[in-house]
Amino acid sequence: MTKLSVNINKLATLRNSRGGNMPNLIKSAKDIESFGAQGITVHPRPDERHIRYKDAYDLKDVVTTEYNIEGNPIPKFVEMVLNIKPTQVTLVPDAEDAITSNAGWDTLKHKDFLRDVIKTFQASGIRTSIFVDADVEMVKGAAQTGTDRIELYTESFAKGFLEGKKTESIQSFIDAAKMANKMNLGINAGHDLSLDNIKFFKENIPNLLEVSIGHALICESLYLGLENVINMYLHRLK
Ligand SMILES: CC(=O)[C@@H](O)[C@H](O)COP(=O)(O)O
Ligand SMILES: NCC(=O)COP(=O)(O)O
Repeated sequence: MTKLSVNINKLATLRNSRGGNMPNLIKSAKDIESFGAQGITVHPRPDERHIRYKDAYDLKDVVTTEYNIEGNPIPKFVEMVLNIKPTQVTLVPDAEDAITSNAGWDTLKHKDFLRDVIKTFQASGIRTSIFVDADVEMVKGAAQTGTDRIELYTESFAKGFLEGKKTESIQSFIDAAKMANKMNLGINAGHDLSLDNIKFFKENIPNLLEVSIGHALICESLYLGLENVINMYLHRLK
């Protein structure tokens, strides 16, 4: 079974657009879990344009499933994650001004840095995952950092799928996943996954442990409702 972790960044974007507390993130996270999602993901960015650091702290005592915090391990982020002690931290090499995540780690170039930061999180009992492109060499590099898992950056797959090139666009993900399995790395995936492409992705990736989905899931919920959409994902992830 593949777990569904719902990324609630977009709900925070909506809330922040008016400055009040609607939608209420705490209630939303509880509802999302009660609808069957197996995790909550947040990705606080340095400018706090959606999830704020305070949100990440407030959610600590609310999330009863798996709590996944994503971000670039700058000192402020590392300190926050160590204080919160979520189930998992996902390290993403995003620039301060990035609109959204747009690349995986170069795990060879940043091996020593990643190894150190991963050791720090693991020493606090936090599972680690690092965001990587679907590239066998990057997966091999990830294994050398000591991380528990990788998160495959799925934007290129989602784009190919949309353009009708699903077989071509999944191949590098299958190769990367096989290498991860060989190296005993757990496999997560995320970015631009949707109700349309998730079944094909899941069926082709051996031992896919978790997907984190935000943007499409919230957009789909505008038409179909959050509870329905979560259940539609769970059905496709069986
Ligand atoms: C790590 C990743 O893949 C991203 O999709 C991210 O978590 C979403 O971040 P934004 O909501 O800021 O686009
Ligand atoms: N790690 C990916 C994530 O949390 C959600 O990405 P997206 O579905 O908002 O593209």
